[in-house]
Amino acid sequence: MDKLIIRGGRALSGTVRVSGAKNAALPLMAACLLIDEPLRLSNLPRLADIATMGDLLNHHGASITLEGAVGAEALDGQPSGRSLLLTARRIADSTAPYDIVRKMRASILVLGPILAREGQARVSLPGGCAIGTRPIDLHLKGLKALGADVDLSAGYVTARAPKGGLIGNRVVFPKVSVGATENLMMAACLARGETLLENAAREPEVVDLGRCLQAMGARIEGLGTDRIEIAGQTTLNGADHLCMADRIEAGSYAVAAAITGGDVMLAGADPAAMEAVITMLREAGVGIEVKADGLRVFRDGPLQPITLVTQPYPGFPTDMQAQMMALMCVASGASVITEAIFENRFMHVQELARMGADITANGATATVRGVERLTGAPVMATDLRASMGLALAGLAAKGVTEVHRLYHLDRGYERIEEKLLALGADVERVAA
Ligand SMILES: CC(=O)N[C@H]1[C@@H](OP(=O)(O)OP(=O)(O)OC[C@H]2O[C@@H](n3ccc(=O)[nH]c3=O)[C@H](O)[C@@H]2O)O[C@H](CO)[C@@H](O)[C@@H]1O
Ligand SMILES: C=C(OP(=O)(O)O)C(=O)O
Repeated sequence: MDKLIIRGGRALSGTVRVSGAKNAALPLMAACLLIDEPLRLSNLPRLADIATMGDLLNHHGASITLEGAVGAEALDGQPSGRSLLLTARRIADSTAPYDIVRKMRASILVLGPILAREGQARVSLPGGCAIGTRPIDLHLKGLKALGADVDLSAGYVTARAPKGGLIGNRVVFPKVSVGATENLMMAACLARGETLLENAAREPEVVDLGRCLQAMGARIEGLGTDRIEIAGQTTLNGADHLCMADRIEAGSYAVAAAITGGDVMLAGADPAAMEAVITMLREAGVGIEVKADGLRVFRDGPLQPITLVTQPYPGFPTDMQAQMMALMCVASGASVITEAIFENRFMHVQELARMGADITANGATATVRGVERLTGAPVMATDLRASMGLALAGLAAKGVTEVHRLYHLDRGYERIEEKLLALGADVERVAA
């Protein structure tokens, strides 16, 4: 198990290229199961989760060919990610087994496509995880509305479409869910008739998936709104699609610049997808300039405290909450941060406290009183963004911080130590 050793205190500067978005790439990859023709996806990040999704798709019978492996050398305005050709000529096995699903909750995204194409699918229940219980009831209710018969037993969900396939319908989500919207959108593309998704997720990753489905011939309207209409078709075709830039990775490096009092260019960042984060950083006194190829983020004054509540898009993303909390640990005043999406997403609080942060968490709300300086410590977190929050705190802290369980960061941050090193951070990955 690798760990990241950070000697804090260096102001970061230079350019970092933003990778393709993990949370867009995973559903995009699952979409290959809808078609028997090749789907070419470019700008995919090199991450553990992408490999896990690749394993799952292989298991279902898809072949995956690596077409280009452009690495750190391509920091010249071109997408730095990889291009994969995914081809699911047939679904060899319609069961997503526990051994793969337990590694990654996003595995549930194969349910909609396989059910729609094969008429039946069996997926291991993903279970809870560090940040909350994360049920899949909304996915299942939606699929039932399209006529599926759903059975839960022995840790698996088995879904069967009616004879002749899924049937389009109106689905009203009682709560906004990114994954349920994506699963339903994919399933509805191959359903008979029209589907209307109401209170749908508006996240840019949902829009990216929708655009890819459109390139595959799907008829979808209302992307980016909470009302998505899909006219089902019997088949879709192969397509080429460029995965969007990772707004959460970009936001995390923006915090790295801010917390170290640095000046960093986030090449390839999409400001349109990051409005809530940009607004909050500006409120905190961080300088942000929108440039032709991304964002310049810098700080030369004190950090101001903020009041933040996580919300579905276009609100402030829960996936940036831990990083923002790390930043507020060194602001001049008290910030109030409320986590309104996941019930257990404050695991970083205790670890930040070990670095000298002054935080009181009460239910879903944490009060963060800024301190002059954090101090390095060995820390570990139980999820991806909490780990990033600790790494960011370590960049600003006095002394040495060791972030253990680096595999969490490797799920969502491509070549993290290389990128930080290039910005002048003193970081090192060591095998623990
Ligand atoms: C791979 C991926 O894209 N992951 C993102 C996705 O996760 P994911 O798609 O799992 O998150 P959801 O948007 O579904 O979850 C939002 C809320 O709805 C609840 N819920 C969800 C489904 C369901 O069937 N029933 C239910 O109650 C969840 O417990 C949570 O409280 O969106 C989250 C919210 O932006 C992000 O934090 C994750 O990084
Ligand atoms: C929670 C996250 O991912 P996942 O939904 O894959 O667990 C995340 O990206 O922060």
